[in-house]
Amino acid sequence: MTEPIIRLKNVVKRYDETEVLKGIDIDLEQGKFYTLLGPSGCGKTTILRIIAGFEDATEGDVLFNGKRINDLPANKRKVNTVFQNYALFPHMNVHDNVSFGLRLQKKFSKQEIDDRVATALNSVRLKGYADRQISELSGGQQQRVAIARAIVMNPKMLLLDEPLSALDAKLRRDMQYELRDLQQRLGITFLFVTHDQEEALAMSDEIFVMNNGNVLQSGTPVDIYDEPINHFVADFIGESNILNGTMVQDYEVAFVGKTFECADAGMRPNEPVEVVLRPEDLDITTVEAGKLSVTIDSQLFRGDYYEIVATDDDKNEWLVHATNPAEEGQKVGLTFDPYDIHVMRLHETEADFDARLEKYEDAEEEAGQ
Ligand SMILES: Nc1ncnc2c1ncn2[C@@H]1O[C@H](COP(=O)(O)OP(=O)(O)OP(=O)(O)O)[C@@H](O)[C@H]1O
Repeated sequence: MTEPIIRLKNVVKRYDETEVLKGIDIDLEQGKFYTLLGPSGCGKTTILRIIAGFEDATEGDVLFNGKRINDLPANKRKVNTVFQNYALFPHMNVHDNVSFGLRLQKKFSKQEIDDRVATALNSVRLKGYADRQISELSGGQQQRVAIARAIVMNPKMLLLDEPLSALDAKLRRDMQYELRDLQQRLGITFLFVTHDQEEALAMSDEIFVMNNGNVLQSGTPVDIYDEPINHFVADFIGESNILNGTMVQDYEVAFVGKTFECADAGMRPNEPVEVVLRPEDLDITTVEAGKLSVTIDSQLFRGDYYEIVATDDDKNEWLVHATNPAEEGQKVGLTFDPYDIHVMRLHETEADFDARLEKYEDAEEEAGQ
């Protein structure tokens, strides 16, 4: 692994008695798109502020290219922030907003400043907008000015605090593409904060899922979606059916009173577990052909699928995404592939989970040889 550009080592943040970050360890590599994802108040913004230098860590180290920067003032750090409310100067035009940081440094000629502003505005598709007043711009355009103002400083890293939250759904989606594209063109590291799980899945190379001052799980969007480490992550990312169960033995899990083949291993025999089945991994069939039977309660047409709510004989509720409509009150069967069952231990740390997964993958490989 290459040396991370930013490393947080056991970072704790306390305000008086309240611990809002409880020992954060994260590594951010050069040129990747990272996202901090979690509910309101979990500590995402505090992490950004500590990296930017607006806030001190109470304990722990902040390293930039291997060097401790805890005591380096914000304006000496090679990171720039794009704030949620953009924080533009309303009385200045676009050029003066974007060039503000450069002018403050007093080391660039007017020509250099103009050239860099032009390049930054080009990057965010605002060529020709330099003389416009901020009040004459749409929300999406103001957002781009805020980004241009950050990238004009040639940062090694851009911190983005919920930058799309003020935009309407369509514009937000467009800006997701644009930001991702911009990150790839510039090749600098982005650390993006959001509480929107769809946004995090769509944009990131790697996601840190946070709750309550802790990072619960980190990984690619696919890893986190397919292999959530615990109930919180499974519930927060995407939609899921989560059931209590028992791991009978390797590759065999019991839930809703039946035993099913699965692809999980490495737990104690008869260990209590939770089982995750995603709504899109369930298929509706006849009662006879189903692995379990349910009664259809309700359904909603969602454009490209039907969202169906059903109840089994034990009164567990099931969410199913189906291509065809069902009939309310009808009894049907549900089927699923053994590989689509995801089993979670009740109190497994991310490190233990990774170790177990590795062992299990090695065993699979050996078995395959
Ligand atoms: N200056 C402060 N003094 C005391 N508590 C603070 C201070 N700043 C933040 N907090 C608390 O720290 C916790 C984490 O806040 P933070 O802003 O990092 O959360 P967040 O995950 O970014 O939330 P949101 O998505 O709502 O912005 C919150 O409970 C907040 O009330």
